Amino acid sequence: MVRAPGLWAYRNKMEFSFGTRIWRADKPYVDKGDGGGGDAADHGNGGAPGPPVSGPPPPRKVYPPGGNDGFVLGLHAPGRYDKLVPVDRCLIQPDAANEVLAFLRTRCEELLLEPFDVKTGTGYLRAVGLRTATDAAGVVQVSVNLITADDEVPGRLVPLAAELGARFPAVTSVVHNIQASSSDRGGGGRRGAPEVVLYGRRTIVQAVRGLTFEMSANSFFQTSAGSAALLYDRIVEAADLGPADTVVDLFTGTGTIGLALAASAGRVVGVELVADAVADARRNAERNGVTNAAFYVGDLTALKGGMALADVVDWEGAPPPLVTRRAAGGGGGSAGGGGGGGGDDDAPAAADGGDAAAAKADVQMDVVVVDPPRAGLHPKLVRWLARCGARRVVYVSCNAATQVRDVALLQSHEPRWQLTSLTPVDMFPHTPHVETVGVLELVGESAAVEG
Ligand SMILES: C[S@@+](CC[C@H](N)C(=O)[O-])C[C@H]1O[C@@H](n2cnc3c(N)ncnc32)[C@H](O)[C@@H]1O
Repeated sequence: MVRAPGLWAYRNKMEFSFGTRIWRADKPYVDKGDGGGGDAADHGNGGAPGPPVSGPPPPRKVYPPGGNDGFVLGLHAPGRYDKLVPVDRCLIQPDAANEVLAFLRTRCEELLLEPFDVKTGTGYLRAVGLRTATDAAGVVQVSVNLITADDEVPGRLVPLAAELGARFPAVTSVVHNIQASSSDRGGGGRRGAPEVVLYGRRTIVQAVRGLTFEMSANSFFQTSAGSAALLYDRIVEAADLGPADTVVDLFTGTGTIGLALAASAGRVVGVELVADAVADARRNAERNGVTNAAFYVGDLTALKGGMALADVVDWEGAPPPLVTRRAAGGGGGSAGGGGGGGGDDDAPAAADGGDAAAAKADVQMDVVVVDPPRAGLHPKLVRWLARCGARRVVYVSCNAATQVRDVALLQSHEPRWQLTSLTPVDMFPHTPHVETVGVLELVGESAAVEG
């Protein structure tokens, strides 16, 4: 296990919800006249398991009865969409973000910005995302992402954004997203509306292992920059690249893993579904002077055995050098973008042999890195990986359960693959989660690369 460099204040992104109801561990709840308000039935937690509330909630105004606690800012109690544990200070996020959190708790209420009430569907403020980064000069920056239910009064948040910037020198970015309904969320971004910059810049800059990365409010970045550096060290070691190697970084996000590998590779090709993330990856390559890495948009769920990576990637007219590869499993599809591809993808492993192989132009793949979302890899993608021509696959995962499933499937295929190492990296102290780096080596007959 690679230990986390620090157990506290490590988390660079937290999202706190605004709401109107407090979750309390004590049931039945007794109104002690401190302004908590409400009735026993509404405030009990229904026996649901959850962490104890740390200390009493801060003094509050008196609100009308009926289960409404007024203005609450905090984290959802486990399994509760409607009740929050008030949080004034979160020990796993940096102090710079905590100062902003405490300020917002009182200031938003003073400004009469109503918290969103999930039960009635009324109110304005839904959540605030606080992202913290430290640049190469050691300057701490905080990005504040205010998320509201609507924008009926345009410019309503502009004075608050200006006040945040004036009061907190670390706040260099305040952006606004509208999330009209709970289904507007997803994919690390918010579909309801684009990020609107209310103050400062759209991005903040994080330094990791001598590189710097721009992060916008909703782009993916590893949760802890300190642990990310150790994770990337492990990935570089695991990939074990030579100067003539091409490494393909699948699910590349903003390109951080690919860029960390660029110094030890001949070429890096990154593929990612989200076009904005690909744009960030290209900017990150440019700002770090990395010239041997290219990033492209592609939907990896479309990959099936017998297809070339080139079939699902939009090269935008500038593909990397392609080699002709014998694609096992029935061939079909055209290289160079857009083609359908074929192959009896669901055929059992024994039928995956090369008899029906067709020569296809594809990216040279010496080592492939995959870093999928928690759901892991689609079985078709695992089958494709088994025959992609790489000698090594580095599987980075934030969900060991899906990783185990995918590794077992990969190992059941011809040519034969073997898991040779698995290293947990403590990316999430105080939680049961770990990031893991698995290394799979091709031990069977290698897929033919013809030139
Ligand atoms: C766990 S993140 C990894 C990001 C990146 N490797 C890093 O370390 O910052 C998973 C990434 O997979 C991308 N993704 C999800 N589904 C995808 C798909 N079908 N095709 C390509 N990329 C996908 C997400 O947008 C996200 O950026």
